[in-house]
Amino acid sequence: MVNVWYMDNDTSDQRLEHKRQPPTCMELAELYTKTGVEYFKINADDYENDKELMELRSQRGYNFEDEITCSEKCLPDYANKLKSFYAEHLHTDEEIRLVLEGSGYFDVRDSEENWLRIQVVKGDLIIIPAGIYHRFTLDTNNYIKARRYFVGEPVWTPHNRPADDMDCRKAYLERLVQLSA
Ligand SMILES: CSCCC(=O)/C(O)=C/O
Ligand SMILES: [Fe+2]
Repeated sequence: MVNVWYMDNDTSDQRLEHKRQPPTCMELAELYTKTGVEYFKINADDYENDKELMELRSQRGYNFEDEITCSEKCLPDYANKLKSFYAEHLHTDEEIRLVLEGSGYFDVRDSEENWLRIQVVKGDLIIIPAGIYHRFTLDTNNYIKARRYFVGEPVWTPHNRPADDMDCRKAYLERLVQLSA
């Protein structure tokens, strides 16, 4: 099961857990109503035949997919890429990632500007909504391999905060009001 917790304010190494003391964890149902982030468990060893993934792909129209490996060896321009992943940003489209190997953290803002840290490991499929401020970091294992899904021609562009005037941001905030009602 995926683990989610509120982060502390410590600015040391981003790859550490950064749990508050005492830890404040969150259930997936609450993560959804508070942020719109969705989570699915997939059989990463046979993802092409995973029923849940097949359904997601057809229901949501994911017609593009590729793979990204984040490690010093495999990711071109590694240091700069990791820096840009960890800068607070949003996208005009959902960010859909299925972890095949390794692990990492997706951090998302809740409506009160707190950081929620979502630990992802093999078999975790996470959908980060368009318009939510978020960031990604490797953990101390320094390795993750993930599949990326997209509807249509992929747009990976991160829009760094502040991006409050963007339509996708406004739409996200409106959706959040409905989700938490
Ligand atoms: C594990 S995928 C790497 C992170 C990424 O693709 C992204 O867009 C972060 O916001
Ligand atoms: Fe992103």
